[in-house]
Amino acid sequence: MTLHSALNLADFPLDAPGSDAYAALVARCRSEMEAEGMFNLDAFVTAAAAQTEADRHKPKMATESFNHARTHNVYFRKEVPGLAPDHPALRPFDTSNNTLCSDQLDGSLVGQIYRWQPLIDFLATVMDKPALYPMDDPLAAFNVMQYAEGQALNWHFDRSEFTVTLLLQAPDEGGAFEYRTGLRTPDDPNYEGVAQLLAGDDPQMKSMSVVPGTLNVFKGVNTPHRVTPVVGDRPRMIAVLTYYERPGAMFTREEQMGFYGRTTYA
Ligand SMILES: O=C(O)CCC(=O)C(=O)O
Ligand SMILES: [Fe+2]
Repeated sequence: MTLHSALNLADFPLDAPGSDAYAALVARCRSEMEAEGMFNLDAFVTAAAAQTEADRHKPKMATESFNHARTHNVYFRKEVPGLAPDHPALRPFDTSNNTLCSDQLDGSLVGQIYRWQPLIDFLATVMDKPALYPMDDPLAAFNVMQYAEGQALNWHFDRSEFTVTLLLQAPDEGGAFEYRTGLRTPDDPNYEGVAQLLAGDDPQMKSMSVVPGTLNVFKGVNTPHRVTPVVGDRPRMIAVLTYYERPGAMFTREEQMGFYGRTTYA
């Protein structure tokens, strides 16, 4: 399948910068980003192409993926300076999912989309950045993650300012994306607010489920989020695409080990 036949460019004309439709789409995405810290391009990848891509990754997912299973806090850090180890903002949670890394996804549709310059340019425009760049990290740049029955990604803040996901296969039940917009700022870590959310006591928490093929762009660095446990035999499969404002971005050795169980450092 070619890239163009997999994408709904009629509704989302990323290949036509300069058109009125492109300008309208940028305006819509900017205002949603402003209000919610995220926007969706619903079924940007056609349902058929999303399912084909999900199916294509199933054999490797079954045999070669890394089971990312650990107990962690919302910061994915052992300790946070200034916080007592038993502070409720450091409450531990369990995560388990299975991940295929960029170097296991050669020739995939996900990889083609990741490097598609019109998408990168569109994201930079919406986010008001001079430019965005793919990562150089052979593991972290783009991933396909699978959540089978009972698996979940627990509360966390992201490493990168924003994350792009592409749902390839939706579960029958569960696997909802829950988030609390703007819980902290660069100046205020709001540990009490974090503790309140983690205690299940934040009325501003929201839940979102999307149709397969949806491209979601999400500012996760100050918005904690999680994926609830999947229910049923049909795993949730999702691609995660990571870009930075500077070329050459890499996870550290420790981050690679923590998320992927191996490292590309010497
Ligand atoms: O699976 C998802 O929808 C979210 C993934 C995510 O939050 C992450 O990779 O940091
Ligand atoms: Fe995340």
